[in-house]
Amino acid sequence: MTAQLRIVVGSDDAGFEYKEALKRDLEASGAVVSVVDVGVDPDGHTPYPAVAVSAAEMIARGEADRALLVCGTGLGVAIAANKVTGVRAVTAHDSFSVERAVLSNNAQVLCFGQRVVGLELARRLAREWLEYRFDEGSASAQKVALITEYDEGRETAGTR
Ligand SMILES: O=C[C@H](O)[C@H](O)COP(=O)(O)O
Repeated sequence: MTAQLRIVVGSDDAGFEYKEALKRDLEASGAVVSVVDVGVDPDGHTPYPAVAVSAAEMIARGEADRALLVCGTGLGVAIAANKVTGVRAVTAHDSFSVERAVLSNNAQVLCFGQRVVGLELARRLAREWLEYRFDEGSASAQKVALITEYDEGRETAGTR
């Protein structure tokens, strides 16, 4: 059986409604063992970088396997999450990109834009995303390792 995933969800106020809907789906999914919500709450106005970094740091600390983040476009949360060493975040609004985000890039973070994609498509993409697992023995793994090497080099050089 495929291991169940620990998921962290987050959004700014522009992504709140989708985050709530996707969280409900994740909580009901047999592919998910736990869902942590790093905000925002209904009255929350935390800017997207803070939410995205909180979620990404959970991934980096090994406290979650994946994150699903929502802002207006899905762009800002991805940019912010990618600043956390070891985290690979993508914005993807189509099925093929969601697949390749995991199978090619071993991205732990998927980002959606509430102002860009329809809710039902976002829900479907999130369901599909849960089914993919990166193959560490694949040819893609050697390419992803180059990203990790770059990250580790920056850490060693103290330039992050
Ligand atoms: O990428 C940023 C997001 O879309 C955010 O939700 C909205 O940001 P803005 O208010 O700066 O446009």
